[in-house]
Amino acid sequence: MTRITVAGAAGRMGNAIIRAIMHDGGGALVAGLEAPGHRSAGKSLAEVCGVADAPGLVFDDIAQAMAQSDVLIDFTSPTASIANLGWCAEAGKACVIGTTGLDLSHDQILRALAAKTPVVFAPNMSVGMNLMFKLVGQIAQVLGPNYALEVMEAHHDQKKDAPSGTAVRLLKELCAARGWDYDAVCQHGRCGMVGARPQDQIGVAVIRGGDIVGDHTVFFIGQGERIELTHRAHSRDTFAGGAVRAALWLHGKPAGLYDMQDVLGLK
Ligand SMILES: NC(=O)C1=CN([C@@H]2O[C@H](COP(=O)(O)OP(=O)(O)OC[C@H]3O[C@@H](n4cnc5c(N)ncnc54)[C@H](OP(=O)(O)O)[C@@H]3O)[C@@H](O)[C@H]2O)C=CC1
Ligand SMILES: O=C(O)C1=N[C@H](C(=O)O)C[C@H](O)C1
Repeated sequence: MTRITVAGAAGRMGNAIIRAIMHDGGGALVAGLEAPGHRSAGKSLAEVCGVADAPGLVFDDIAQAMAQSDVLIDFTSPTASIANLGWCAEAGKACVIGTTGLDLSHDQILRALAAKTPVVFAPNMSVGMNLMFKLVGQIAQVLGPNYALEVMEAHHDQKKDAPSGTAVRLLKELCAARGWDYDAVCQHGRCGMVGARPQDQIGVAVIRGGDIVGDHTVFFIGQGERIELTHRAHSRDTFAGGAVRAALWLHGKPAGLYDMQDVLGLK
């Protein structure tokens, strides 16, 4: 049985992942991890997550949190995820990372560390969105260059990064399909006398508010018609189930960087 520690255990995704491990079965919950000195350190996971039957404690030290674990599931912050992965790489422990908002330097470090230990890194762990990652490039190719591409995402008011990691990935899939450079074509918002829309542009709109779990729409806009492909997450349980599935899949795999397309067999 794959033994799992959850980093960011007291957070929104940490809670959902702990519920998924406890109620969906398949893995064994060992411990939670929070930052050094965190208010939850030393408390039971049951208390911190409100899951009555959850075993284990929340630690603020990764060595203690991982002592009995095979895999770390980490939905925290970019700096925390990279630091936690650094520890896992040295200790030879597998790591599933769902954190978004990583910059280029985080990305480079992550790739170097994944050469030492198995890592699943994905901005969205839901089955539906991973299918959408595959479809958007195909649709863009079939429709051709006369269809404008635009991306819109909406999330809750506590989200720190924008655009979402999922939107960034959708944009990269669209750019790959068109042979475009991401930084050159992505237009983040429009304001003022922006002029006519160039053909080689992808507009990106970001909405924040309330308790929206995560909505993403890709628009394919032609003359006389348009396609809007939308994914709406109804609950964080869809991401949490994917993260646990990834942890079970990853345990025992060779060192390397994998994503949910590997886990779901969509490659
Ligand atoms: N890939 C996917 O499918 C999904 C990805 N995400 C991403 O996951 C990340 C977390 O989202 P969410 O759960 O909503 O955020 P939260 O802020 O609710 O949770 C993050 C948790 O990580 C904790 N944390 C911070 N630093 C450390 C550290 N060094 N070690 C351990 N824990 C730490 C935070 O503690 P505190 O706040 O008390 O400092 C908090 O409890 C975001 O990047 C989000 O975009 C979200 C949903 C799905
Ligand atoms: O922060 C969130 O909540 C989410 N983050 C991920 C992202 O940035 O794409 C995935 C999901 O949309 C929820």
